[in-house]
Amino acid sequence: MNILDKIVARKKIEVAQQQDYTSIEKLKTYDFFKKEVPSLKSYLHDDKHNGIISEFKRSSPSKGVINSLSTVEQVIPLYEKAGVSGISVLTDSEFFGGNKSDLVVARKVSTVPVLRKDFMIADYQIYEAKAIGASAILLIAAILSHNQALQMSQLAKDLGLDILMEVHNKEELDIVNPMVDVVGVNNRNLKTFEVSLQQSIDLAAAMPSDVVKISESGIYSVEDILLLRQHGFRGFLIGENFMRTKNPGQACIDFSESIKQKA
Ligand SMILES: O=P(O)(O)OC[C@@H](O)[C@@H](O)c1c[nH]c2ccccc12
Repeated sequence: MNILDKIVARKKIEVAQQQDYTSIEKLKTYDFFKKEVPSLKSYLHDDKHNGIISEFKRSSPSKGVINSLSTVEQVIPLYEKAGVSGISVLTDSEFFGGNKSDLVVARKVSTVPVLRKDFMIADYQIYEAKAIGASAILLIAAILSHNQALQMSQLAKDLGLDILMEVHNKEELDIVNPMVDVVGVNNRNLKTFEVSLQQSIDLAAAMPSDVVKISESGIYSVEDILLLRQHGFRGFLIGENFMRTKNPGQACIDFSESIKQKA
């Protein structure tokens, strides 16, 4: 079993337990469920924002602990100050040390769109994303069937959530449907953990022209951003580069400043 299989197996158990605990009907009564949230797609389209989607990530299966000290309250307002187009919050506890309250707090301390970063395998998690204040959900092509992706996309749209679909190779692009707002190439292979920006570059031309293209993972330098921009990428999902530092928010501000200077 590779790590992705392990995560999905665990996720199925978690979702079943959670659903027994809090029903979809109950989620629909949460305040956020009826609230309008800013759109990730619009922020990515608007040049006022710098294209970065900065991530709050404490740990990962490939890197172990990345940052166990920083808090969402400290980091997220500075991510916003940096001018980012979105904030990504890991809500998986078991493998990434995140949780749903991190997302609720992120939503409360900023005005920027928040992406729920998790392994979505069931409709329940989409209702949950809406109920905790997310603007967008991640759908990972590698773990969904064609039909599942279609059905989950429809539900996300019905609830007013934007969809980021993550792919890693050409074949997975077949799962992208017209409801998908943003397509992301993950430069990290979630089965082997190998990381290469070449992955984005190789897929750029094959991606649908009417979606926002973003590149995810392994982005560390302004040169990386400039190279990816040349290949049509408007968004850049960055986690470790910021989270590995003592002050991730400040690291994001400094990085954003140097993009402005070199672009
Ligand atoms: O920390 P990095 O290398 O900058 O990567 C961020 C983000 O792309 C990565 O966390 C990620 C991309 N897709 C995912 C899917 C699930 C969990 C995590 C991820």
